[in-house]
Amino acid sequence: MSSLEEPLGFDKLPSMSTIDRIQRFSAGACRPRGDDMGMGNRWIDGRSCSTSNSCDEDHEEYTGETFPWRRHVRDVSEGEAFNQRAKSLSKNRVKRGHVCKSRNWTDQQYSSKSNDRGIWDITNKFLKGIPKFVKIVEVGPRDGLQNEKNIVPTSVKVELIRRLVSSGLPVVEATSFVSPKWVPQLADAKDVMKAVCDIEDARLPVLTPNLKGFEAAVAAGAKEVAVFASASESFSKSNINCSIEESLVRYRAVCLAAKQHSIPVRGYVSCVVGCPVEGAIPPSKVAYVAKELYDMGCFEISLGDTIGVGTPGTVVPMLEAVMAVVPAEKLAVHFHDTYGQSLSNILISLQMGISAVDSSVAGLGGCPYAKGASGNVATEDVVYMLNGLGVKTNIDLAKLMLAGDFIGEHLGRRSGSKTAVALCRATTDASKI
Ligand SMILES: CC(C)(COP(=O)([O-])OP(=O)([O-])OC[C@H]1O[C@@H](n2cnc3c(N)ncnc32)[C@H](O)[C@@H]1OP(=O)([O-])[O-])[C@@H](O)C(=O)NCCC(=O)NCCSC(=O)C[C@@](C)(O)CC(=O)[O-]
Repeated sequence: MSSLEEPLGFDKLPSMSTIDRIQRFSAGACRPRGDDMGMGNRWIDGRSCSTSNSCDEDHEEYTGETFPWRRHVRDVSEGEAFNQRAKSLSKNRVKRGHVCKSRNWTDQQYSSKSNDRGIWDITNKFLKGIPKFVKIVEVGPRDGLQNEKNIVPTSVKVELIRRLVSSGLPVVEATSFVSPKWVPQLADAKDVMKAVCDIEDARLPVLTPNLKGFEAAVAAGAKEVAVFASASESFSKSNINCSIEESLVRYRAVCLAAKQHSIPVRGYVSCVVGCPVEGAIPPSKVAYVAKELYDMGCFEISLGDTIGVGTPGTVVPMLEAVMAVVPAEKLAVHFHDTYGQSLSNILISLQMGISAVDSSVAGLGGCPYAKGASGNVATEDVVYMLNGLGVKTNIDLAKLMLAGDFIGEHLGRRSGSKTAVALCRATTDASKI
């Protein structure tokens, strides 16, 4: 790929298979169990799923997450997350005699929960592989704010994290313990972490590129970290100033130290579809790096389309290659929305058995070392889609939107979430009626 304008297609990647092969990756074939949804606890209980996608079918609903170093069960009530704004809008309309029957939000919620048997059968045919619960990993305070021109004050970052946690997000990536010369936007990592490390209701991982970062993160109170490798040699050099192999050596050292502290480590692979310098990245390279991270002890591997060039046509073969070496329930997807492909990429990933999705409130984000890449898919848009699919997230969309409003006001920018903009407009329109 010579430029971002040229989408990557099937013909550009080696040894691809067809989309109809996704059938064999149905979520039902290897769905994480309720007590192991968030992380594998691989060091603690030695549980490991085979790579053959042969786990037992499990229809239990997700109710909580266990942690390796302390048991922590989130008890979130059913509380339909569609949103309170929609409810109040609906109430307003009823009061004023303007009920629109075909768009009764509170009753139908644009979801797949229709009573019509025929429609349900058809829906089931296309959506049956999709997991019942999806864990959303919010990366806005880190991936989002690392790319802002103006440095956001520490107090605003802390308030944003608190608001995101209160919306029900189970994981909020808080900051990065990287070199302040490389990423000045997150130079206050220590202060941010110290201010939020008392938060109990969510996990707050931080990025650590080496042992120095890991030690600083632990000293500041971090209880979970993430390392970030790349499937592109060029991107590895521009992002972390070392080759892929050198980065893996560093990350092994981080994993070893983390194991001694019983600190879970998440692993990222960047440029899983394309690289701004090298163009198309072969799925085998992504699979290699993902497996290395998994083997060194990362409980989950997040696959990042750093520059947002992926489409289902390239995401499917990439996932297929990775899933041949790392179990689906240990994988997450991380899409940037440069070409507006994120939701379709997420949907196809869910159909292939992935149940963890990274996203960023208000679509904040980008990577300072990937010019031209836009923000992550907006968390609000992911939650809206999942609500529509009847997939649980335990996230309150209204509260999430308020967190998005909060950071948007601070940045002086309209939200990058289509859902937030549309629901906000609908509420404004209703108030004029
Ligand atoms: C990896 C390094 C540190 C190597 O940076 P380097 O310059 O090669 O490091 P070095 O070992 O030569 O040390 C140079 C200086 O940095 C210091 N240093 C060394 N390590 C640290 C540290 N941890 N924290 C604070 N300071 C550190 C070190 O102490 C020394 O200080 P000096 O003696 O000159 O005063 C640098 O390249 C770096 O910080 N890179 C970070 C890049 C980054 O954060 N990129 C964005 C995140 S990745 C991403 O967004 C992709 C992802 C994850 O979202 C997935 C996706 O979207 O696909």
